[in-house]
Amino acid sequence: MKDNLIKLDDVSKYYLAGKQKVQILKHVSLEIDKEDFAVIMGHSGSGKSTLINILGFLDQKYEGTYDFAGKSYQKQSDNVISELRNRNIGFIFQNFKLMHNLTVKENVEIPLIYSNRDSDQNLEKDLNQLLDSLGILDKKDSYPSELSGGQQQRVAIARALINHPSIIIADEPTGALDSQNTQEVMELFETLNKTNKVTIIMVTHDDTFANFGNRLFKVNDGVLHES
Ligand SMILES: Nc1ncnc2c1ncn2[C@@H]1O[C@H](COP(=O)(O)OP(=O)(O)OP(=O)(O)O)[C@@H](O)[C@H]1O
Repeated sequence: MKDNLIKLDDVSKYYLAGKQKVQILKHVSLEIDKEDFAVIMGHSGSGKSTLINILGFLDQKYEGTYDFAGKSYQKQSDNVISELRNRNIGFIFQNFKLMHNLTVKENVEIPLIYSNRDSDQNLEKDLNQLLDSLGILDKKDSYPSELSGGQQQRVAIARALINHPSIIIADEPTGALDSQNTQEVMELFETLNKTNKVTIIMVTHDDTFANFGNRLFKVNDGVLHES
């Protein structure tokens, strides 16, 4: 039986351009099940980031309903939403979004603020294992500016995985990478999805990955279609 994780029903999103209300997402309905690997494609400005910001609880201002694991969080406080987001969702962005004044280790530890693992004896071991599996253990005390793009993205991936999220939301994760690193990141996503049963939602412009997942969505001028 399919296990539903995400259910958007008739979601619309507006932005104000001056005094004018512009509709960015138009009546989007979408269901994503646990263990799905969903690829979202669409032209620049079509509304992909707007959509994943809603899916990732980064944006709560929309019309329509969003149920996560069978529950609506639309009326919950910011604290509850932050905790839900930090426990369940790992974000990966095209430009990595690392903190440049923090070391690799410190960057990866950022999401732990919400996880009450400060006194966890296994934390250091977990962190080392994660960095080792991503091939960046020797960079633990380096700063992002001392790393290549591929290594920086691996730090961002480690940061996304440290809390063992049920979902990875990745916005153009390979957009700034060369072909070798792109290949490696995609293989890692495949393993996370197939072996670790992590749900993946990935926005990409790269046609090569259109059929990489089991679900393919296209956003066209704010309208979502499944292909
Ligand atoms: N904060 C904002 N205020 C007003 N308009 C916005 C805001 N954020 C996005 N938009 C507009 O919403 C539309 C969709 O933007 P969005 O970033 O979701 O597109 P996208 O499909 O992710 O594009 P890209 O592939 O270039 O990242 C664009 O026309 C954009 O200008």
